[in-house]
Amino acid sequence: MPLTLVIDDDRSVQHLVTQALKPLKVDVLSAATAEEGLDQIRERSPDVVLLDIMLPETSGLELYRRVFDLDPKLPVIFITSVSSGQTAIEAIKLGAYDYIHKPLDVEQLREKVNQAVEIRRLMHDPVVLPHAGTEPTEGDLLVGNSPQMMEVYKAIGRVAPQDVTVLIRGESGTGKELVARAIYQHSRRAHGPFLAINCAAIPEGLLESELFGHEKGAFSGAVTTRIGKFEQCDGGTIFLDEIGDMTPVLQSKVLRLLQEKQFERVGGNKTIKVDVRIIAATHRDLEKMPEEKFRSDLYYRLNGFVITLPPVRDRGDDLLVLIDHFLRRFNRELGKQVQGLSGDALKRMMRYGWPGNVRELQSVLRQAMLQSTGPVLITDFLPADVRSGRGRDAVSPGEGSVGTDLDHFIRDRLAADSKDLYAEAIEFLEGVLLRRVLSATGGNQSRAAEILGIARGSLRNKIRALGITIDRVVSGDSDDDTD
Ligand SMILES: Nc1ncnc2c1ncn2[C@@H]1O[C@H](COP(=O)(O)OP(=O)(O)OP(=O)(O)O)[C@@H](O)[C@H]1O
Repeated sequence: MPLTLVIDDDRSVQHLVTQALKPLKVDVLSAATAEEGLDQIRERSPDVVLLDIMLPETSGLELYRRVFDLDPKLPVIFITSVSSGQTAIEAIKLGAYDYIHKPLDVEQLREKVNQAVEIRRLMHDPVVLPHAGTEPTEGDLLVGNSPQMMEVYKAIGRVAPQDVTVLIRGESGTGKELVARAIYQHSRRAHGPFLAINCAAIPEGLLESELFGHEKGAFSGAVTTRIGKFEQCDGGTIFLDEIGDMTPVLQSKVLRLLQEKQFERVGGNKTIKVDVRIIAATHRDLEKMPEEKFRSDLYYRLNGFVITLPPVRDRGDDLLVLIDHFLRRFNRELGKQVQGLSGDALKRMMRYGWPGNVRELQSVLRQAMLQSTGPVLITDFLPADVRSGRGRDAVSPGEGSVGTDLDHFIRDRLAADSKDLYAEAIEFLEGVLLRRVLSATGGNQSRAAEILGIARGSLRNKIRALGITIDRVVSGDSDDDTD
């Protein structure tokens, strides 16, 4: 479980953070002084640090420099007061991950810690390219031996050390983020920061300021200056996921950054120079998008080095290799001893179209293994559309009964002697809820987030974590209804 360290001399803040982070799957450690905090970092290697900017006897910035020396890839979120805003800006310029004002807003705290945990994972967990017979003990292995995947590995090896922009293309769940991390980790910038921005998950009006920052007073609500991700990531690598969802105005700003390595903050006239490598990704056919949706000059600029990830249905026997890999991984993670799939289950999986690609495969196998009690996964444990081989059809709202399904699920997990049933059942229910709501909104994530009463970013994270494929919860193949 990820570990968060809070360094604050105020016990009530320590307590508040511990309570606030309880619902997240995050452990919390506390330290009241700088020295105690540094000891905890050395001994416990936390994944995220929350650091009071006004510690007695040490300045927060000074302590940040010492934390950075110990672990330059440790995301630090400063806890600040409005009066220490300028120091927070300095901290971000030095590379701190983010800051949060006192009094702490619990929802905001959870969101920032969640994002920091994710960024820690992206920077820290190695992505291993396949070498015959080796299975990494930590991190993620890129699996597959098909000729298409061999080309992908070769392309990663070729482009990683060159400091050029890369465009990664492929359907949802094909491994674009994994490839972006592999490029970063094998590049000369591997010791610098890596930040990932999902352009589709951030409301249009906020994305510009998220990426480029803004000056105080630039628009109503801009009460302080904000440092954007490009400035924060100076010397590092930025992953712009779903770049096809960016507005043309923003596209022109990114194009200028690529050409001239400079930009202005929103509402500012000072030109800021940065040295950032951009890795972009999209599931869209950028070349088929009209000019008013995607600028052709940016497309040609991005098109210099392209890596295309094939859909799982075109990878031939890689499906078997992926199944074998995930069976072994989930056996380890879930304490199971599943040896394989029944002939019929395998046949249906081979026939299925896997519109959600590797992420969907992973999710289907995990759910099936959670339900299984014996050494062989049988067809009954597969979801209805894999069993029927439908692939892209809608989940009919009338299909099955949540109550009965949950009941079966609980019964199976009790029989399997689960030690984590609370979390497993919540995950199961979340999956049902999200699928139903997304189906009702025709795949519109903004609308779904509104109905659910959660932030769009959280919804997006949950969709990813649960392996939900929008194409599958709405009828038809259209891209446009996915927001
Ligand atoms: N070749 C592979 N070998 C092993 N695991 C893989 C492979 N490709 C993808 N995965 C796993 O599948 C999941 C989805 O991958 P990833 O998030 O990189 O896809 P993506 O193309 O970025 O998806 P999206 O477009 O929806 O953001 C991740 O858990 C990733 O680790």
